[in-house]
Amino acid sequence: MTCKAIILVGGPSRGTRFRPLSLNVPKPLFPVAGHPIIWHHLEALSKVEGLKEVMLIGFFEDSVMARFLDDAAREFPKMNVRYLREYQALGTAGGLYHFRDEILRGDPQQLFVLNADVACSFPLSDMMRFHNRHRGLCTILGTKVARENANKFGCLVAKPDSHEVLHYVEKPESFISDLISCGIYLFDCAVFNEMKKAMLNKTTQGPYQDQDDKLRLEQDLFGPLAESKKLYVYVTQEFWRQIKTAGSAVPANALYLEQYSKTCPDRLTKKSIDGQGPEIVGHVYIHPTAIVDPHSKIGPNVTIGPRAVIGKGVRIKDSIILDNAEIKNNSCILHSIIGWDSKVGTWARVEGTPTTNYSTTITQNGVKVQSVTILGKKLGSIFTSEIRNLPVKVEKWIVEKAKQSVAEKATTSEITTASQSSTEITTTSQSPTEIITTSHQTRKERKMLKEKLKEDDLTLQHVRYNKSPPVL
Ligand SMILES: Nc1nc2c(ncn2[C@@H]2O[C@H](COP(=O)(O)OP(=O)(O)O[C@H]3O[C@H](CO)[C@@H](O)[C@H](O)[C@@H]3O)[C@@H](O)[C@H]2O)c(=O)[nH]1
Repeated sequence: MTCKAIILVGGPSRGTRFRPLSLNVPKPLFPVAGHPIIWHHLEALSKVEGLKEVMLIGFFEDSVMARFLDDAAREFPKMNVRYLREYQALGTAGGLYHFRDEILRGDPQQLFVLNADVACSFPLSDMMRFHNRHRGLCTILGTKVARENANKFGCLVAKPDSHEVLHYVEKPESFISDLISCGIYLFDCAVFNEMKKAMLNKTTQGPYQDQDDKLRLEQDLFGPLAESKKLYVYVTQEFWRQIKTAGSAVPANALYLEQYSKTCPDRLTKKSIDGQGPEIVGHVYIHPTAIVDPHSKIGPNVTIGPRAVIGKGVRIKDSIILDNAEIKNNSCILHSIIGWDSKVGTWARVEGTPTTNYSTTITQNGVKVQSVTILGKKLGSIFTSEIRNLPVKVEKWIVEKAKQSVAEKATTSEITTASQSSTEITTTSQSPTEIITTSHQTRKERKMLKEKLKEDDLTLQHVRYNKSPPVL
């Protein structure tokens, strides 16, 4: 049975929730567990028997994908991987339909379609066996999520015994089912006839029925397929997670590192037996070109990218350190992403909070529920010092410095400690101009400072100090 695969990579107008990281690299190519997000898709596809061709479909410029394609050709020599560019966003089925001749060349029988923005164990061969047994036109990979998160996904109601999908509703307003679509599908190529029907349906219905001309798998195809009893769901018990926000790269990183520990433990950094290397806790990936001081403690769930430099006494946990970043002595990095070429000074503390569930919601009822700390790509120095009990002129200086820095390079950041003090400044994925702070200040002081910053459209929420203020 011959089979091809498509990865839906989207394009530059998407991925805004992945800022600031997507300002420097397209989201599908952001490195998680030492490799671009869609490299993990390719690795899984390379294990499917009979699969020789993978097409990335999206609306990025061709040049954006060029280097990745060269690397893929070297790393996955048995598969032909290429990029097909949509002239505009055509929707999740629109690109497939547009390139149907290209896809059907060579007469493949089956087609995997994978959303780019997921981390998954990709049980593709199991899906294929299931699909061949049930003989539907499409098998969706499904997983169960917490009831309160279900309506952020495509929801499925299926017969418990046959797994035939009875209803498919994309992001329903009220609860329908906790069984959701993972955005990973296996189609019989006959599905292109159904796409043609859906396309005709759309054009005959005209603009009053549907405001745009995109063709979507979720809204335009799965409903009719379920009605005609041609849609099945293969439910996985293994890991799956969306990668939507920049912060969600951190839990995705942890999942892939855990997978390495089971399937290819050699990729992980080993614990040092002779005490010559850094102290490694749990699953850690350190690129061979990174320099990590033997007196640092790294892990669990940490990836350190090429040419990063990690100083003495540094502690890193649940974080991604990107290429060329430098963490100076005695700093602590928790639940964070440190961007390319960023520099974190000595005794700094860069800290986010753990993300636990499938939700991509950042705030709930006005309270922040996810806050992985993100430093974008280098530049923009932000100096801080003890704010509590500081004279007004020093406070002003801090605010001025922060504003200047943000204005210079809103998307990037560098943390530098001022003389004796230890500081923490974080920018978030939500808004690169946000400086987060709390700490030794009294509530009143913090309120006053925030009010002041609000006037300038800059939010100061969090600064933490471990030592006495610097002499300014
Ligand atoms: N080529 C191309 N790709 C697209 C387009 N629109 C979206 N994509 C890609 O298609 C995938 C789905 O993106 P969204 O349209 O943003 O959907 P979603 O909110 O992620 O929901 C989808 O995935 C969930 C699982 O992660 C599903 O539960 C849900 O049903 C749906 O399929 C992403 O990889 C995105 O880059 C398009 O016009 N063209």
